[in-house]
Parts: sequence; C-alpha cells; structure tokens
Amino acid sequence: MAEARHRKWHVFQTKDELSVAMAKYTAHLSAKFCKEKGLFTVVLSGGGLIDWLCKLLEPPYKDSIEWSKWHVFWVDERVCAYEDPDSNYKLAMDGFLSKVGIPNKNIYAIDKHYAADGNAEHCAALYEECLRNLVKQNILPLCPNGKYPQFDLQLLGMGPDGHMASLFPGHPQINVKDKWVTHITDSPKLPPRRITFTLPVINSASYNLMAVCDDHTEQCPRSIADIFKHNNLALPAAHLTAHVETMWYLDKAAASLL
Ligand SMILES: O=C1O[C@H](COP(=O)(O)O)[C@@H](O)[C@H](O)[C@H]1O
Repeated sequence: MAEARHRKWHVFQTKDELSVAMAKYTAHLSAKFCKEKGLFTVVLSGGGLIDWLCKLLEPPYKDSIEWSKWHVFWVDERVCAYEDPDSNYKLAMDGFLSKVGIPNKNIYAIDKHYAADGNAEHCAALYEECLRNLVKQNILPLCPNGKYPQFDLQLLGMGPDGHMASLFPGHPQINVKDKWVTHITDSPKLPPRRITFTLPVINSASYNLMAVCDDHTEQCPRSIADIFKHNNLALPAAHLTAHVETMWYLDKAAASLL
C-alpha cells in the first residue's frame, strides 16, 4: 500500500483482485460499526462499482455480514424513473441489494414521483430532508463540526474525466457548501438531471473508498496521474478526503501512468 498527503492507495493486477479487496474492506468496516453502534451506514455510487461489489454476494461474506443493520444511501442519483436503465437505484437493486437481506426501510432512494417527473431540484431538497430526519432519529450522526452528516463508509467511483458523484469538472456544484445535497440539470455525462452529495458531505464520511478500473480510455489513467502526481484540483476527485481514511483502489490499467 502506498500513501501520500491524505491518500492511501493499492494497485491491483486485475478487477477481480480489486473486487476481493473491496469486499474484505467493506465487510471489516461493517463488522466494526455494527459492533460499535449497532448499525452501518453505507453510501453507494453508480457506474462500474456495483459490479465490483459482487464478491460480497459470495461466501464468506453473504452469510456473515449483518445485512439487517445496513442503511444504504446514494452519493449521487440520476433523476429518472426507478425502472429506467440509467437509474443508480435500479443498478444497485438489480445487481446487489435485492440479493441480500437489507430491510427495504433502510434503503434510502430519491423520491419516486419527482424522480419520474425529472424534477432534480425537488429530489435534491427531499433527499436532504430525508438525511436531516435520520440525524434527528440518531441513525446518522453529524461530523465533529456539527454541519454535515457523517456516513461510515462511502463506496465511490471516478469517471474518466475525474468526476466523482455528480460533481463534474468545470461545473459549480463542487463549490456548494451551504447544502448537503445539490442538483445539476446539465451534466456532461448523460442523463443530464442528477442529484449529488456536496463535497463537504462526501469528505465528512469516516471512510471513503474510491475504486477506479480503466475503461480502456486514455483519459482515465491520465486523470489518475493528474490527481496523484500533480494534485490537479480542477478534477473533482482530487478533492476527496475523509475523517479517518481515504483509500483508492486502482486496477493496473488505471494506474498505468503512475
Ligand atoms: O455517472 C456516474 O459516473 C460515476 C463513474 O461511473 P463509471 O461508470 O465511470 O464507473 C459514478 O461514480 C456515479 O455514481 C455515476 O452517477
């Protein structure tokens, strides 16, 4: 494992090895937080990540993880119907969540009706309200500065252009600090309407695990090199930190320019 500034990282020879390590990391934190607090708050993203979580559906994890204590959120969501193939909720439900015993009430998706209507602003406001209610119910704590919710683990991905969640290079959402959840209606990656956690919320998590596997574009390894060698803050993913640990899992191809 390598470490620089606030970042730790591992490079894996294959996606399969990355996936095994991601399952181990997640299972370890699940056991730790379930023991300490009686619950585990996990934030998912969309994209390739859900595929790479598949090892959690295999022994020894599938039967040993205390799924009933998980509370699941999305760091960003595409504002479309739940059934739409673009939906991050659908991706996670079909590929992961429907296969484990997490109670439905512990799965916090964006509002179904505003999502189907494409109303990104309302979806963001209601998702923030949902998080604020969970703080009142003591399911989500606030981070030490008292301003933002603190999730136990966020499982993040990075787009080849260096975006994370739905914070895109050159778009103003990266600067929003007075909200927990904001929205975008002109995302450069389709679909255009999305909601996203703001950067201070993302960085308030106890543990952030960012997984990046090259998708055979030249842009992805270039963005990784830009972040790791030059700390190029024009790329939103370069801003990633966490309260306890910021871990990057890279496959060999994504790390090829390091
Ligand atoms: O649009 C999105 O893209 C990013 C990265 O996805 P990937 O397909 O390059 O793995 C993802 O993390 C985010 O949640 C999603 O909405």
